[in-house]
Amino acid sequence: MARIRVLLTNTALGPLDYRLDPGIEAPPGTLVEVPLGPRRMLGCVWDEGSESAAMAAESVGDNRLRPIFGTYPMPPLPLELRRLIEWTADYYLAPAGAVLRMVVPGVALRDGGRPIIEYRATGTTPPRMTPQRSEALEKIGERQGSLRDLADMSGASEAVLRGLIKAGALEAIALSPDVPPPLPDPAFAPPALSEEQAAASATFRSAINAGFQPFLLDGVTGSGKTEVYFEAVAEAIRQGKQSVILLPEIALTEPMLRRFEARFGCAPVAWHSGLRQTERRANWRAIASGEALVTIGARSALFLPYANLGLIVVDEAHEASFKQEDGVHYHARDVAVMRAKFADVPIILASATPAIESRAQVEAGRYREIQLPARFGGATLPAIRAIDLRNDPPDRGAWISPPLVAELSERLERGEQSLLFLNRRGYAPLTLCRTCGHRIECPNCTAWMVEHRLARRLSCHHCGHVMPPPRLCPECQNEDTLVACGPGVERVADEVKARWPEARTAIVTSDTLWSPARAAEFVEHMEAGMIDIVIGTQLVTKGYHFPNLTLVGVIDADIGLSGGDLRASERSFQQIAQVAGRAGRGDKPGEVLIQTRQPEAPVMAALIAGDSAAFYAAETEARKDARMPPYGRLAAIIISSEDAVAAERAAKAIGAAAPDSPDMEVWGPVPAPLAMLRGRHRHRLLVHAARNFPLQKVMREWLGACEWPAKVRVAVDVDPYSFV
Ligand SMILES: Nc1ncnc2c1ncn2[C@@H]1O[C@H](COP(=O)(O)OP(=O)(O)OP(=O)(O)O)[C@@H](O)[C@H]1O
Ligand SMILES: [Zn+2]
Repeated sequence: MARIRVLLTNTALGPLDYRLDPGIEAPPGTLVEVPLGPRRMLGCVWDEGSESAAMAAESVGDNRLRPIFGTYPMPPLPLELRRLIEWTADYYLAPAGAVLRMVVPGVALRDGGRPIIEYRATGTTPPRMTPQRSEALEKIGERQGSLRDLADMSGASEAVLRGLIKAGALEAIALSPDVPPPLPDPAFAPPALSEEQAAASATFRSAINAGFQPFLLDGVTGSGKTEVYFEAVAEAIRQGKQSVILLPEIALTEPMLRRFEARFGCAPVAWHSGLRQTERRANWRAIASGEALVTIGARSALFLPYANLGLIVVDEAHEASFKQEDGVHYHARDVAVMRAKFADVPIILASATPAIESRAQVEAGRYREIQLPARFGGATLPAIRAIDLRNDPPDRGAWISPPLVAELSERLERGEQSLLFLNRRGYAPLTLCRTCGHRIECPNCTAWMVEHRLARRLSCHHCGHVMPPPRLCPECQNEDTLVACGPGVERVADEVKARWPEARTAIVTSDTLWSPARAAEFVEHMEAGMIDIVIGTQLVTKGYHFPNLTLVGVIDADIGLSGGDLRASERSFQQIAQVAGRAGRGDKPGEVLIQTRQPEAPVMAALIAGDSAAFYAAETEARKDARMPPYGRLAAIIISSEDAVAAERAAKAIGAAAPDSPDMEVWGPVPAPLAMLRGRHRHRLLVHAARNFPLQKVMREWLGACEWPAKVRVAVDVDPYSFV
């Protein structure tokens, strides 16, 4: 009798052994369906003798083995991907089953023989229109999808949607099963490269099919990094190999898809959370079969089962949103490098403001740096100037200082576009009672409720809790005493409209650009010159190319510095440099005005002087001195429970059990700065160790020896980016 080890897509279980009956072939990597108690589960056959700590399993006697139900007719997950799953689980102290679930989402294996039913709006107004119905129809718009997709898109329940189907406002359509994706053509529209670009792309092209090699593509904003790495993609296509391009945000995929189409004649395969179930299934299969030659996607695209991977690109590689902050706390940039290593292929990390971690790898000789020091086509980098808010304060109740007002007026007169950057969604971050001083907080989180005036509600940016704006102060019951404090983008937009009623404005945040279609529409309007002033959050700081945009104003450059975590200065520098990089990308020169109360801070000084080298050198030195990442290691342990006492008790017990080592310090436990999140009380421990310390092994043993009640959750965050 044969015995196989199977990893299930179940986060609570380690691998289990099953019986393989004679006549069934199931080599490692085979996807199988197995019994688990009364249920049928998806799993993957694993290698015997795996050395991964996450794959350790208890053996059961032959007599207790249950047979598998059967195998899926799919190519087995390749060895390199199984190694990646093990590495990710081991490195991030995560259950291997949770990683497997990212590789094989349930929908991937759904039977495709039957036609798939999707729904779309008919344009008929239902006889009975409720607010839920009209909101659902508005959010669905022209899109179509399964009931589940439409529920996700619209936030409406499936019951509301069924009502709309009955009322004739939504109709069913049957879709034919999978069609293979079109083949991108490397010769479709190749650009004429500048000398520097040509040299860089030649280096990348010769790296295809020449083994593992990590590159840092360090090019100023507008230097043509995309064009250059597209040439590497073109070479991979010529050789019949697959490429994957990772982007930090879904909003960026839409412009990228269009750019790709202009260069290669057809759209690539997309992978992100906005896909419909049918698309998800079809794209996964095309990737697994090798038919999808180019995939563009969010961080999760990293874990897909590429049959014949030839190249990985991580664009805007410095972005913190590559770090996943729940479930498996992985950093897609770092896992991407490991994937390239296991697959033995090149990887390009592209950024105008590379992370200190990536620069350190260049310094250590592990990554090869390719520079593009100038903008393409004679465009110059914008001039950056600080406005000292202590000398040039905005009017009372306003946020735009007189010098910035003057520049904006000038741009409007000249018919050029401007961008105001403020990294705060909504109207105001705080609502306060003038009489009693009460601040409106989220009932589930240690956070203020943020006013969203356009949507007429207060909302918690941590848990999504919403409430109508109260008329009475919830504390002192006085009427009309609540006031909005501080600016959000909506408030700045109001100020713009009040000052320049004729200006055409657009607010760009995740609230307004919540779908790829909305993002595409925004780009179209900008390109057609239908917008004069954009007011946006970090969503507009990167990736976009608007030649007629010549002025960028940073409303509050000091916001990011106040957090004070390890990367606060670096992040501020990157964000402001990126948003500054949107100015003057065409023929006309760009100008950037930074409103700040501390123009002498090193970050501001470096930005104004255009001296990123000095800034990075000083930051790097400070990290080295403090033995902070990448010159030391950090891991956080977050203990949470709805039961405050249980959370604190478990945190103390874990802290008390910390092993003693001269190479490791344990800070805490302390109540987390975000002491309550989604109704759970939170405590944190931070572990600091030397670079070569076997952190995972020590932590695995430490936590493995601790016990806590089921109502307590313990999350480990290796290489944390968030400290709240
Ligand atoms: N060789 C070229 N031929 C034609 N157009 C080019 C060329 N190189 C760059 N461009 C154009 O210049 C603009 C900027 O290029 P691209 O977006 O690739 O820069 P980037 O380095 O990725 O910028 P950022 O980091 O700011 O996003 C784009 O519109 C691009 O199409
Ligand atoms: Zn909340």
